[in-house]
Amino acid sequence: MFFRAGRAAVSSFLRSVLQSPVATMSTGTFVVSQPLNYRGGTRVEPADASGTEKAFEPATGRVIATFTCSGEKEVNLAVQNAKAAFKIWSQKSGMERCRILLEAARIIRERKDEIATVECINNGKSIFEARLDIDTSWQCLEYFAGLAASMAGEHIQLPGGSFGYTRREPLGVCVGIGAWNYPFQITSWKSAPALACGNAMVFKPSPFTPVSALLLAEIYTEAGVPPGLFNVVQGGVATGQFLCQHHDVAKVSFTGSVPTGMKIMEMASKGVKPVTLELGGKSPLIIFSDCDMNNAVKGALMANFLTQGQVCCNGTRVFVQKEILDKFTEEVVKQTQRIKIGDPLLEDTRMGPLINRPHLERVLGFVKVAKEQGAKVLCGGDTYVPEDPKLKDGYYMRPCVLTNCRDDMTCVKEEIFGPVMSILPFDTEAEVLERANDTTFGLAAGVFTRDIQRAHRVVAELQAGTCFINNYNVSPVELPFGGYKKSGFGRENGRVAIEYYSQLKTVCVEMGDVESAF
Ligand SMILES: NC(=O)c1ccc[n+]([C@@H]2O[C@H](COP(=O)([O-])OP(=O)(O)OC[C@H]3O[C@@H](n4cnc5c(N)ncnc54)[C@H](O)[C@@H]3O)[C@@H](O)[C@H]2O)c1
Ligand SMILES: CCCCC=O
Repeated sequence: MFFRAGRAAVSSFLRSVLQSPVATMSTGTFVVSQPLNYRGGTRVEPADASGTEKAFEPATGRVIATFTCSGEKEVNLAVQNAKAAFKIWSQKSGMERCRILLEAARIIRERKDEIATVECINNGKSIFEARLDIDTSWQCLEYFAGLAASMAGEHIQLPGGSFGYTRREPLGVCVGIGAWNYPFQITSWKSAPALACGNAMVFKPSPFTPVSALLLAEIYTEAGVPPGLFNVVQGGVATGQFLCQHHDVAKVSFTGSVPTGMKIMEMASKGVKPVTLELGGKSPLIIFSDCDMNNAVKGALMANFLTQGQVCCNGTRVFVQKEILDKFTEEVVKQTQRIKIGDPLLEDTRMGPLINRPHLERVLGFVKVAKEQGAKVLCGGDTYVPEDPKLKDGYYMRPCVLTNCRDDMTCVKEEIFGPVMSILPFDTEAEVLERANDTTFGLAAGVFTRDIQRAHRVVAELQAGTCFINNYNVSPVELPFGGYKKSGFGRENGRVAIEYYSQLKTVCVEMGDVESAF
């Protein structure tokens, strides 16, 4: 397999999801004709419908797939398939599950370029970034494969020779509902711990990015999971509701916006189902004057412009200590203007198109309101039309840096989910901490300083589930990821994720006679 500027070799594996067996893939050519639901270990057309959707290639504005959204009957079939597979999978030892997950991780690694190419075409993120997403995906499978093998309960000695023990047991059929910004990664981050713990899963991707979850489903089957263990249903709100309300579903793991997360929790509460909510954010990044300036500038770009700024944990409120405000701002603007925008499949592109036209308009609308409220646009914030004619209908904008910002402005308070950085000056540590925490979100936060005591003191005070010191938006799978406050609860990745996909059974064993109170 090879990968060169804008073209990827296509294996027989990937040909199966393409309309015709083409030799190479490039922007403007990809079309999916195969069914996008996956049930019982194979791709299927849904048994019933709750409407149809179109998926686009953001780089060109072309339709790449038209698909049927699953109705109640199809959702039920997927859950029943998962239930049947659960019976087999949950009886396997941790080592047996480990081996299969490791094999799936190996296949992802082997097919990294193909999967990254599909992700890049359907989502619009640069191929450079898409490959990193695929790396974190197979790493996640490897990590949880290891934990599957070592999962165990406890033995507790009790008086008189009696004892107790705990068993860590799976929950049953788990539902995963994903957002569109990290389609393959989100599918992996949810399914890997779920399967490692012995659960089955029905996954619903965002209707904007339906394609890559299918690739993971096929990989799991190839690696040897029982048919029906991992299923994909496509659709939007209605399909998601059927899943959350299904009485045979034991848990819902959701990634998406705060308003949808609230609805998911409400639906799950009716069945007293546990939920993991990975929601939005408006995270602070605090740059102290004693920082390493080069790293702080790089960190601010990492915190704002990955995946066209469509990242939940982005540090979009960039607080800069006044002494270095001018120098920092000048350098950030210079480097932002250098970001190469264009065809996401080209090797040197670092910013592709936004996910779709309405979202692009929404992000541009935030910039307009920011200007009306007194912010100054130092660069970008407008649409961008690449020279290549095939990209003229894509959803591109230039990354934007705003200054003259105040904490009460819309651009500083609301999640924009686009490439828009707001710079906010500050004087003291106490002041910046109060301002940084003055938000209903609590997903992430970052601090740049050379003073290590201050760094730890500041992160201890920050009301955020994931904090970065002297870096931003790195997410090793060994570390738990998740939010405080309205950014959600539960954690993905890290050992702790096991607790969100399993339940603890206590067994109390009497070795003597029953001492009855009656
Ligand atoms: N914390 C995280 O890990 C994380 C990661 C990625 C994205 N996000 C957040 O996701 C948001 C962007 O993603 P989005 O626009 O896809 O979010 P969204 O809330 O609109 O949709 C997310 C998913 O929920 C489904 N859905 C929508 N309404 C539903 C309902 N009533 N019942 C069941 N399912 C429903 C959608 O079809 C989609 O699959 C941003 O707020 C971003 O911060 C969070
Ligand atoms: C660090 C990746 C989490 C994805 C959020 O949008």
